[in-house]
Amino acid sequence: MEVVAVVPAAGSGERLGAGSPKALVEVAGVAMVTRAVDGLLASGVVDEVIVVAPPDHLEEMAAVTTTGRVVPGGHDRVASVALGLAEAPDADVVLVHDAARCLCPAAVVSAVVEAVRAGAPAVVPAIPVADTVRRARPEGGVELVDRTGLLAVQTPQGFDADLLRRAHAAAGEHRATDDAGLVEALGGRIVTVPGDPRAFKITTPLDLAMAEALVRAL
Ligand SMILES: Nc1ccn([C@@H]2O[C@H](COP(=O)(O)OP(=O)(O)OP(=O)(O)O)[C@@H](O)[C@H]2O)c(=O)n1
Ligand SMILES: C[C@](O)(CO)[C@H](O)COP(=O)(O)O
Repeated sequence: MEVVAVVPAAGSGERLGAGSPKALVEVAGVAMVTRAVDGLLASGVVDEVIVVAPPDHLEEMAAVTTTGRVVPGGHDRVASVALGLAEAPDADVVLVHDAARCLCPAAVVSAVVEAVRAGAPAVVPAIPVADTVRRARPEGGVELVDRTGLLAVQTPQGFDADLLRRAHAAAGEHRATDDAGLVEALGGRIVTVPGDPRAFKITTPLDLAMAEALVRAL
């Protein structure tokens, strides 16, 4: 079974505001994309990594991605994943892993692949929501949401490759925030495995500071 990881890394990182593509921003001296690729390969269950990069930063991305193949990305995450997926026609299992979740422990990667190998066609790591949750009402005010069973979904997400190809082919203009959402739109069932707080997505400058502190503390 060939396991290929697609790493969407083509975002600009507007909310981080670093002035360069987020995946190239360093966490304690190492680019996020390098950390993400190394983490995937450290699991020992990934055969190849395809990094989807901003089209105007391919060379810089290749310079810090020596163990993965770099291909140009698209205008949003769904488009970027689809372009990476097209580069893996022989894959049996595909992982999709945000470059921005670059501190994800290898054990989470292995758990996702193990669940797909065991027969689950779509697997996401997830952690229980720790905050009290309220929804803003369109008419104003907020209402309490029962958080029982609510999970925050992370990456890598793992898929039977043919199912993921069908989900992307059927997506059209539908924009799910993750790949499991596209599979679900086809009627597919999503299985969860335990995620890890260290797999948090670096989105804002505070997240970056927390990632730096985490690397230094480990
Ligand atoms: N056109 C895009 C947009 C996003 N991504 C990737 O999708 C992942 C999750 O997106 P997010 O963390 O929201 O990154 P950005 O879109 O770069 O962030 P922002 O919305 O702040 O610009 C990131 O690894 C990002 O590089 C991508 O490959 N192609
Ligand atoms: C894929 C993802 O990381 C799962 O939590 C998330 O949905 C990405 O969201 P964003 O809209 O790209 O920030």
